[in-house]
Amino acid sequence: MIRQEQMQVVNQQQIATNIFELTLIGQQVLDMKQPGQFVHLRVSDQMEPLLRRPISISSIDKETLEFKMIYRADGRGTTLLSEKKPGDQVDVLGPLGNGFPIDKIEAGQTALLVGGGIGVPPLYELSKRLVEKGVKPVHVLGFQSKDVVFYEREFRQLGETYIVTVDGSHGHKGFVTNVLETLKDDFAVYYSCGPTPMLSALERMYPEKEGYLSFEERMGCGIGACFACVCETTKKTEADYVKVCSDGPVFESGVVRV
Ligand SMILES: Cc1cc2nc3c(=O)[nH]c(=O)nc-3n(C[C@H](O)[C@H](O)[C@H](O)COP(=O)(O)OP(=O)(O)OC[C@H]3O[C@@H](n4cnc5c(N)ncnc54)[C@H](O)[C@@H]3O)c2cc1C
Ligand code: FES
Repeated sequence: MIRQEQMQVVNQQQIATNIFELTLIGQQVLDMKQPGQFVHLRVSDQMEPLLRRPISISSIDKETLEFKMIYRADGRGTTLLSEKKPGDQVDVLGPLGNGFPIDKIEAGQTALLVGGGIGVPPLYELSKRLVEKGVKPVHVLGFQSKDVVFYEREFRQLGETYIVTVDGSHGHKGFVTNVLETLKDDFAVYYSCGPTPMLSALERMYPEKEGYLSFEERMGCGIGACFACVCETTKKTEADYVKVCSDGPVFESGVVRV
């Protein structure tokens, strides 16, 4: 069920340069099902900014009714969000979208998880769920530079983890694809979230593999009503277009034209 709820800030902390981890509490957590789903946030009671901001759910705790998001404070909306303090309220519409399917992989198999920048957060809840299921995750996480790397320790606790930075200031130097070329491709399924050129490179690299990709598009309503987030499809599906907010944001590889 999708709810609009005033959720309370439990914690807000900066975890890297301009990167924040925000913990909220509320009933909506009970409806969060798949890793890779997102919430649509109103960051201010004022008229401006009017549009909600879509942010992925990065971890869920149904016992405490808390969930976390990790976001980059970049523009006006996310900067206002970063100013919220414990006890403040945030207007949250969610949970939205279809996330990563974990029923496509079995215990004992290996999953490859590839994240880029602010595409890394939803992979954390995904990896936790895969580990619970007995799947072995291999994480390849790309960032611009050392100062914006986050959750390295958390991912290492769950499985094999490779950190890549474009400028080489931490981990391997280059792009995630440079590390992927050196790894065995004995994984059963790959899952990814990050910039579209990275998703497109993965599709070219693993044409025979089953893969699930999470896309980012500018959004209006977030619930499939306004057509702001429409993407063209390929011949792999009968639909001429898909809506990232309600059909996605996660699609099987080869469905969205990249
Ligand atoms: C499904 C989904 C999940 C996302 N998850 C995360 C996440 O976990 N962490 C994170 O840091 N970011 C995430 N993003 C990107 C995030 O929504 C944008 O960074 C954010 O909306 C920018 O808002 P702003 O106020 O900083 O920028 P502004 O420049 O003030 O934004 C202006 C408008 O453009 C939209 N916009 C700007 N950049 C983007 C973008 N990259 N994607 C979509 N809309 C954009 C804004 O929503 C707003 O409507 C996600 C986007 C989508 C679609
Ligand atoms: S944001 Fe309105 S249809 Fe997707």
